[in-house]
Amino acid sequence: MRAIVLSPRAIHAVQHSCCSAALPYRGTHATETARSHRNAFTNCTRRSLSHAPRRSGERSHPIAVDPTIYALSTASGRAAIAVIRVSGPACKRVYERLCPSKPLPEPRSAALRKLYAPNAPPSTSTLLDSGALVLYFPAPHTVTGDDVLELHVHGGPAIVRAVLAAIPQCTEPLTGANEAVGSIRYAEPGEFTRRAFANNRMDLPQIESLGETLSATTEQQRMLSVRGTTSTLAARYEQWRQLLLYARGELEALIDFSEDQHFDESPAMLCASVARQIQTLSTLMEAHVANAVRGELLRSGISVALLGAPNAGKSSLLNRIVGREAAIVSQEAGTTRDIVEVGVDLGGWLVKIGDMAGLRKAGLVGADVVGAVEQEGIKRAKQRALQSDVLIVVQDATADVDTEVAETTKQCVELGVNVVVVINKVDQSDDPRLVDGWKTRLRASLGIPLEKMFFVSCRDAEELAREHSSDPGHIQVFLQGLLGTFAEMTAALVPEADPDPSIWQESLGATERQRALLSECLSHLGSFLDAVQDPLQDQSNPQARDDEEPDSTDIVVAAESLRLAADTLARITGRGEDGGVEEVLGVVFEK
Ligand SMILES: Nc1nc2c(ncn2[C@@H]2O[C@H](COP(=O)(O)OP(=O)(O)OP(=O)(O)O)[C@@H](O)[C@H]2O)c(=O)[nH]1
Repeated sequence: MRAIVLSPRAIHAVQHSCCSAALPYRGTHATETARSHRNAFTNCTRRSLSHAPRRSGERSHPIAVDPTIYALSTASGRAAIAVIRVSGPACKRVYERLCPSKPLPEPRSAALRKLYAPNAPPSTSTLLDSGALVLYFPAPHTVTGDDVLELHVHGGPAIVRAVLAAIPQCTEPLTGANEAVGSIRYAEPGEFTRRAFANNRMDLPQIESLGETLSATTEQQRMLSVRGTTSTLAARYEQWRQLLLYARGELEALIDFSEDQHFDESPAMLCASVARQIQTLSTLMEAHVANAVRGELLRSGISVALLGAPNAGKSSLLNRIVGREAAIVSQEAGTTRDIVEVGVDLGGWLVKIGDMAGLRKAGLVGADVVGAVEQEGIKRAKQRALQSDVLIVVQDATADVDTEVAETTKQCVELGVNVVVVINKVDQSDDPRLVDGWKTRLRASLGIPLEKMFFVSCRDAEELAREHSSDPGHIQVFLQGLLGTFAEMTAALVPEADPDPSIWQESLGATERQRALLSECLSHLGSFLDAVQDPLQDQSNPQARDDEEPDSTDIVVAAESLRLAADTLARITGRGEDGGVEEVLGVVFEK
């Protein structure tokens, strides 16, 4: 990652640009024109601020008005233990009312307590739970940033219900304390996390990863989400945003002070140097976006399509891959008509495999007629193949390559689909030249590399043993090859400009929302580069560089593009001055 170098001039300009209305209009007509361009442009594009900026450590609500919230944090239903979490200023009071005879446990130390109904003297008849583990976490270093009380009660539904019903009755103090602790109510979905965000305990990218942690079902999704919750993604976005602010500061300085002060560089040289920084940043951001797309494959699953002629063994291969009879296998050609979709966890990757109709030409095929239903199935099969992430072409080792199959495979290769070829039914041939023959043919006709060709038999080992044949199928070799393809597709790309693989692993965790905003940011950077293109070209021509000044309107447009780009990054973290915080929170928390 390039270090951000901030020139004193840029700091000065950024500071002043934040309160540019207060700047006296000094200087010549040219700079005044540039300033007025900037103000007019900025005013018409800047969105109105409906929310005061939230700064680090600043709370969204004063403590006194925050209600205390509570919720069952473990799943409902019968269990050995249930955890009830309380967060807010009334935590101590809740403890005092439920455990009236014992002191509050030491912060972060578990203590065994009996819990009693709050509005009756402690007795066996008012006992809610005979042995709960109680933990108290004082603010601010807690999961929400507020005081937190955790009650690990016995997990019987009646006990959980009774304790949950008792908590909101704990508002009155047991002793003569008169400090206001506000109301106590059941938490809304995601409210603990919202408070963590409001209290700067979590950033938005971490919250998004938390959502993914809770919904992860495969090993790869788990690794992705865990990386996200501990990652420095938000820090990286903020670093990029600062770089944009400083770059903008350089241009603002040009607008505000160029004719009043002496600069070491000419305006053209300055624009060119800022443009180079932005170009480097764009390259890094593009790699980040590409990795986000790869990460999406881990999250939503890799779409795999099985393509081949009728009877090639597609359904048989699907059943061998998923380890059960997911699709009907029959000697009758054209058994599979519609797409059979099967979701499966393959070696940690979520995979959606589509078994499809065998491709063959419409009309009479030998004794068979390709009817309307089969034709529709073939059409869908082709579409599904073209939309897939991985295409597995299944070819009967004893048959010729079907022209329809070859044609669709070529189209997929052109579209960048990852193609793997499986030569099936190798048990049916004892020709020693079979493998080499197919390798030569496939490389010549479809350009498939050797490592993407596999020779298998879908007949299971038991079946072959009954017929006194050995298992020549190497299904496991094929499966390992398939997993290798998945690994290649989902590995993080590391741009040359920043060859630190550990950082780029994390960019796989960028969510779809972050990816969309980064793409928007990149388009603003593109506008910036367009606007300063002329000064940039002047840089290669020293004569022009010295003589020609960049157009003031272009500089204003360029500076405004940088502002929009920086604001877009702020929307990713939800911490920006004009970040549309509530809008962003709505998108994130609706999940
Ligand atoms: N000997 C042998 N027979 C196989 C092998 N794989 C599949 N078969 C047989 O080939 C026939 C067709 O298999 P399927 O899996 O239904 O083929 P398909 O490509 O799905 O066929 P359609 O649904 O018609 O497109 C069945 O009789 C299978 O038992 C294999 O590796 N060796």
